[in-house]
Amino acid sequence: MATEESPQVTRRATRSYSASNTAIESTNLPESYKPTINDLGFRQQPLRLEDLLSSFPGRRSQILELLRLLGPLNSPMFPILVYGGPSTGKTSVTLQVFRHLNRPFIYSSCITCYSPRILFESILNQLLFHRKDSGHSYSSVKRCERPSDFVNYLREALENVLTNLKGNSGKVSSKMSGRPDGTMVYLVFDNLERIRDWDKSSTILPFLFNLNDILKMPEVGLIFISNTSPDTYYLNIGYVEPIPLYFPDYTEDDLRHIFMANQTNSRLYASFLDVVLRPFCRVTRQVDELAAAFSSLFKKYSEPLSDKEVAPNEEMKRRLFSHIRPHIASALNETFQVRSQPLLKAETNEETKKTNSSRMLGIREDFDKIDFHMSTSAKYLLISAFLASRNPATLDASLFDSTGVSDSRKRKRKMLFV
Ligand SMILES: Nc1ncnc2c1ncn2[C@@H]1O[C@H](COP(=O)(O)OP(=O)(O)OP(=O)(O)O)[C@@H](O)[C@H]1O
Repeated sequence: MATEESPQVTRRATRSYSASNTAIESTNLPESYKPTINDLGFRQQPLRLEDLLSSFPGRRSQILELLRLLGPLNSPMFPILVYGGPSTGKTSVTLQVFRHLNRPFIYSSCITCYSPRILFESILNQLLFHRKDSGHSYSSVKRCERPSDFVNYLREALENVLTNLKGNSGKVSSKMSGRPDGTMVYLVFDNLERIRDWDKSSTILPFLFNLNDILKMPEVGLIFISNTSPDTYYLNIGYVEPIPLYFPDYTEDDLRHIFMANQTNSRLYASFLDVVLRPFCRVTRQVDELAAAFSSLFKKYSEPLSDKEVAPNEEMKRRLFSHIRPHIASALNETFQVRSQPLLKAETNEETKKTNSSRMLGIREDFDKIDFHMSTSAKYLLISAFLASRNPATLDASLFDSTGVSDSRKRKRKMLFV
């Protein structure tokens, strides 16, 4: 991308929070930093609703629905399951919604928290304002492995936080003081699907889905984020299902808006997208993969231009297209990855029908059927090998032998390989 700043909320920005599981554990803070209740907020200027909506093209209805499900300030909520394919903006949207609302939340990713103990301790550290630092020999505030211990510690920690929040409410405007608003606290669990990889006892998922019932604390909101559909979780019913919120794959038009955001030379970038977006969309619709591919391709595309601010005319567009053409195929090949995780099953019937009919129209259908990765060149090689194996040796000889005929010796040898 031209500015390399679009999509606006970069993966680094969304994950700076998650990389260390929590702002409190962030390595950017000085050793002496003592976390407070303010660290349960987003720690950045709250976003206005218009800015939030314009930061995420193609996600308007999901943002509004998430806001509706979270409800007005201080209102209890049902647990929510935000789900959809990879890179559909689930994490960024959820975190930025909290930034907009300026409400207290903690965030734990089940990628970086890859065992029950690490997950539980990460949550407790955040709620108890504890930093893992050299002063504490990088230990957690509590050692906690069993769900039953976790529930006891969690309840205690939440009660402390809630008392703290209630003490704050009604004081000077929270916007001025940097304090989060309200007397609810939200727990966000990201990459829920990863729990199956590390929880061999299969107890943690049911436990988390039950947490709302176990805690019975209306001031606590639970948000689960997953890139697999609800169907993949609810086999052992025994808990109230969270309210699902689906993030569908982006359309080509959404992706155009996402990539056009913040471009310094929008006319030039639009002409670049005209050339690359369609073929790439057939291979992937993941924003991060496309961003990586487009970043270097756009540099190539604009290479021949001495003035990068120029608005290209038709002649220039043609010249730039022929310059970039050889690079597109190899970039496509590099980008090509088939989604290996199970296809999202919980699309509504209507959605399924819609997707199916749109897939009938595109090459994407072919990619969706393959469940392992194979580069395009390897596919051509396989097809060639298959065709070659169907040809009789005599036909090969008549096509490829310079004399146009094959002697019987050659034929005999070739027959051995057929
Ligand atoms: N609508 C959008 N507008 C701008 N940027 C977006 C949009 N959707 C996704 N992105 C960007 O794509 C990247 C991946 O987004 P994010 O991590 O939120 O997706 P995700 O659905 O949580 O992915 P995963 O399931 O892999 O965790 C981030 O850099 C994010 O800012």
